Amino acid sequence: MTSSVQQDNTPPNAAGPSAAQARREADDPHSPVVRFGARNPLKLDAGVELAHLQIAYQTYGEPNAARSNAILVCHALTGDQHAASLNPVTGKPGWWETLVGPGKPIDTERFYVICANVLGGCMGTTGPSSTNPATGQPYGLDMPVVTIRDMVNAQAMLLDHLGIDKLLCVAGGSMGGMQVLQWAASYPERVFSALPIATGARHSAQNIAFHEVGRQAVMADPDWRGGRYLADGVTPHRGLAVARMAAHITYMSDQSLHNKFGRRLQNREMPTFGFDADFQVESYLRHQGESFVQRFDPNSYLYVTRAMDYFDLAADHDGVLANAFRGSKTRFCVVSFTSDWLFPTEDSRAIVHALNASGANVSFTEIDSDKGHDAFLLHEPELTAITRGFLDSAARAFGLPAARQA
Ligand SMILES: CC(=O)SCCNC(=O)CCNC(=O)[C@H](O)C(C)(C)COP(=O)(O)OP(=O)(O)OC[C@H]1O[C@@H](n2cnc3c(N)ncnc32)[C@H](O)[C@@H]1OP(=O)(O)O
Ligand SMILES: N[C@@H](CCO)C(=O)O
Repeated sequence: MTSSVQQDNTPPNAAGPSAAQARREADDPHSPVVRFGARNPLKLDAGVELAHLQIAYQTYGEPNAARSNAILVCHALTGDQHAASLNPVTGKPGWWETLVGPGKPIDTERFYVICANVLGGCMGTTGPSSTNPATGQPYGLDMPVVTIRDMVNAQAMLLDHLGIDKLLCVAGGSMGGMQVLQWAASYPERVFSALPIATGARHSAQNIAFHEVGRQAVMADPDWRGGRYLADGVTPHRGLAVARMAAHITYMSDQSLHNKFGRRLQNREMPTFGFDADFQVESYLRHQGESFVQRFDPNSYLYVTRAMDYFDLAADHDGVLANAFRGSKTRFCVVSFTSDWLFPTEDSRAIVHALNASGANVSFTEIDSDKGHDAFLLHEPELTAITRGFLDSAARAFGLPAARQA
C-alpha cells in the first residue's frame, strides 16, 4: 500500500481466542491503537456530559497544504476504523477496500481519508466496555445511551484535533449514511459534499423491531448478567450470536440467499431429522454468528443499535426533513440498491425529496443489485463508478487538482 497509514502495531490474527484478545487490546487506553483523547467533555443528547472521551481512528493518504482534501468515511453498525487497512482483530482486509485505497474511487493518493470507530463502539473509542474513570470498572450500562448526533459531534472534535475545518466529502453506508446526513444537518459549513448510501433519515418501525429482537437475545443470555459480564469474566456469546444471525438475514436479500445456498444440504445427502445445521444456509448463519462474537462486544451491540433506533432527522427539525438541510450548500449524492429491504429505495427517495424541497444540490441513483442491503460493502461496479465520478467532480469544484489520468 503506497498511502501512509497510521497503523497500530497489534499483530494481525485469525478469528479465535487471539481475536478476542486483540479486541480487548484495542479497548486498552495504553495499547498502540491510534487514539485521540478529548480535552473537553462531550455533551450528549441524553443530557449528560461524557468526560475523558477517547476516539480510535485511522488515516490513509496525506493532507495537502491547505488541508482541503479530507474525506471522512463513516462506518456501519459493527464496522470500525479499519476501512482500508488490515483489521487487527479479524486479520481480514479493511471493510471498504472495494472503494478506498490508492487509485480507487476514494483515492488515498489524492485524498486524506479519515475513519474513526464510533462512540459506543468496541474498537478503542469510548464505549460500554471502556473503563469508567469514576469507578475503574467497565462502564457497562452506566455508559449513557448515545445517538448518531453524539457520534458526529465526537467526530467533529477529532477533526478539530486533526486541523480539518471543512471536509471535501463525508461518505458512508447504512448507519454510516445516517452519520453522513447528520453531518450535513449539524455542520453544513464543514461539509462540501455528502455521499449517503443505503440509508434513511429515520429508522423504520420494522428496523427498530429487528434491533429489539437482537437486544433481547443478548439480554436473555444468562451470561449477560445485567451488562456486568466483563467484571464476572464471562461474555454472553450465545445471545450475541443469535442477534447477529437474525440481523444478518436483513443485510441480504431473498435472492442472494437463494443464489448462495438454495435448499442445499450441508455436507450430507439426507436431512438428519434433528436440529443440526442440515441446510447450508443454517450452517452459514451459525458461522456468521460465531465469527461475529469474536470481534464485537455485546453491550456495544445494545448501544449502537439504540443509536440507530433513535435516529429521526425530521423529528429534530419540527417534523420537516427539508428543514434539516435548509440553506445547505453541500452537494449530495444519494444511493440505494433495488434489493435492499432494510433501507428500501423509498427511504432514499424521502431524503432526495427533502433535499429538493430545501433547494439543495442533489443527485440520486438506485443501483440494480440482487445483493441486498450490504451491497455497499461488496464489489458493485456501478457504486464504484458513481463514487469516482461524484468525488472527482466535487474535488474539482472544491479547487483541488484534477485526477491524474491512468
Ligand atoms: C460498513 C462497515 O462498517 S463494515 C461492517 C462490518 N463488516 C461486516 O458486516 C462484514 C460482514 N458481513 C458479511 O460478511 C456479509 O455477509 C456480506 C454480505 C457483506 C459479505 O458477503 P460475501 O463477501 O458474499 O460473503 P458471504 O456472505 O458469502 O460470507 C462468507 C463467509 O461465510 C462462510 N460460509 C459460506 N458458506 C458457508 C456454509 N455453508 N457454512 C458455513 N460457513 C459458510 C465463508 O466461509 C465465509 O467465512 P469467513 O467470512 O469467515 O471467511
Ligand atoms: N453488515 C453491516 C450491517 C449494516 O450494513 C455491519 O455489521 O455493520
